[in-house]
Amino acid sequence: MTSQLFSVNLSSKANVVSSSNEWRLVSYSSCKSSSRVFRFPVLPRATIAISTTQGNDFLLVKPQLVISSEGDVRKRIHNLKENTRRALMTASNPAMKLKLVDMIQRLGLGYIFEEDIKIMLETLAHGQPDDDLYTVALRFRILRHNGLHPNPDVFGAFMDANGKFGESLVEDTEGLLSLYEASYLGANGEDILSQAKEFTTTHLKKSVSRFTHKLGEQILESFEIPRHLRMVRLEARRYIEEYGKDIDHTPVFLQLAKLEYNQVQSLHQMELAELSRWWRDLGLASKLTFARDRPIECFLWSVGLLPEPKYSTVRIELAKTVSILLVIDDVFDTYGTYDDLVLFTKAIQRWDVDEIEQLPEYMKICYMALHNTTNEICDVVHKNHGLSVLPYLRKAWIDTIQAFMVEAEWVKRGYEPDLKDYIDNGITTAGTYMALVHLFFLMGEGVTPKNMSSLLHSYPPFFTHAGKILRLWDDLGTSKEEQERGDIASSVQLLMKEKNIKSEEDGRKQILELIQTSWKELNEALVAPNIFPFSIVNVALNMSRASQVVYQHDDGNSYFSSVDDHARSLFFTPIDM
Ligand SMILES: CC(C)=CCC/C(C)=C/COP(=O)(O)OP(=O)(O)O
Repeated sequence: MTSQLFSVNLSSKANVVSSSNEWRLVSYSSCKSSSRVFRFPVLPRATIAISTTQGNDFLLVKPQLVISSEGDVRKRIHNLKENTRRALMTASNPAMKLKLVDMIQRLGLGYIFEEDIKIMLETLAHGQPDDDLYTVALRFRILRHNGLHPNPDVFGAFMDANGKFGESLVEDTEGLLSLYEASYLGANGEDILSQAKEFTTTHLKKSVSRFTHKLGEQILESFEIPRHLRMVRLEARRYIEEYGKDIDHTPVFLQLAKLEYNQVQSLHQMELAELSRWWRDLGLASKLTFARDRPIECFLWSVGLLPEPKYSTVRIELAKTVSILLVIDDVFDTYGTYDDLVLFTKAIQRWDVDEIEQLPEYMKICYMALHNTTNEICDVVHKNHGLSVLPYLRKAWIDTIQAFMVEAEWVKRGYEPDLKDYIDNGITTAGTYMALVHLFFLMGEGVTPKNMSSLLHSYPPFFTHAGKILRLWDDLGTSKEEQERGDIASSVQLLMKEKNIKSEEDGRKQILELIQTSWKELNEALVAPNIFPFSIVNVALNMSRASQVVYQHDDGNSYFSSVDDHARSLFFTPIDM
């Protein structure tokens, strides 16, 4: 049992039912979808009905969660951390150390031991001549995942005289699985890793009947979605459950992972309350009834991109920008007339509040929300990092809105762009550059005059590759409804037309292949020299991971649940201790 405290300030409009030790809070908003019930297995028990996709009024109840400040819990966490650190430092051999790092990061605890892991990995960068395939591949994956630069030539030792992975490896299932996972960190041009992916996929599939129960499940999990592509908090939640069922688990790690998970969840709840307060005060949702009202979905993006507790302010500010982006997207996609959109784009380009008089009232509201929020974010960046960033944030927004206008022009002229032009523009309209530029400054890590000024001329390629994955997942997730609404053809339709593909299923398969290729391009940022720090590269990787989570839904599969289900599990359901 955690010692979290939970209390709810009920707004007058909320509908509350209480029974025995349970609170039931039913959203009263215009929500049309069936209400969802959230359970809090902490004292007092509570259930909250929410929908993230239709109205978020329930957030106005301002949950007031208190991160445990009780001395004994704090002390317990401190002791568990010290014991875990000791285990990490005293592990008997390099292979054991690598396994521990992997497990700790998978349990969502990596940020606690960030410095220890960094120092340790530097000492583990070189393997031993007799290392087996499992260890070599694990080392490669862990090093690259943590921003170090292992050379894929290490896999040459497992190839035969013809430069192919040897048949002698096919019996080593654990080694194959480790190599399969490592292959997903391959960059463009690293053919050895492409070969590794093909070889391990073929052999792991073929020998599926020989697997033990545990290994079989691990392989299926990896096939479902490899580790490199998993969103951190979602994976922590899932793996904590799996690890707890393993009879060989170490209770200290498990207890720490559960306590930390719940503590961080409480922090996220407070951030969500802060975000909802801002959103209500901004009044966009109440004044512009056509616009999407989805702070929780926006916050899911924030947690996907920045899972570490230290980025609390950054998460809130990012969610604000995405909330405004969704409204502007709705203005362009569904509500604004062409002439209004031209005026709006011009007003944004001039970035001058004196210019908004000629705008219709709903656009003035939008414009002022964007203006004020951008100024507020500039103040936050200046206060926290001493940087003046208005020109950079303004440029990112102007680029975004100009890209929306390009789409509006295409629709007006009945013009169908080719796939490349569509994707290039769609990367910008998905908010890629806007979000990553804001994050780079809000995080304030590794900012130099050189990388800063480069953003005024062009965006780094890893922004673009991550944005391509975002755009393609977005189209896979929403293209049907957008087609029904009469939006421009999305990447699925354009690709089908260009390649003369008749079935939508085949078209979607090819989009998935494009996503795989983009991952290889994105992985180049883990390998090539970069004027940007690893922290922002990691955020771009996280953006691509989160895109799949937000847009891929598959009934009956918990990893690919709906946004509502993810929000329920990540933000409102603590893990039972
Ligand atoms: C962290 C970031 C950058 C999040 C961006 C979220 C996003 C893609 C919004 C546009 O959604 P949409 O599906 O309505 O877009 P469109 O109409 O452009 O397809």
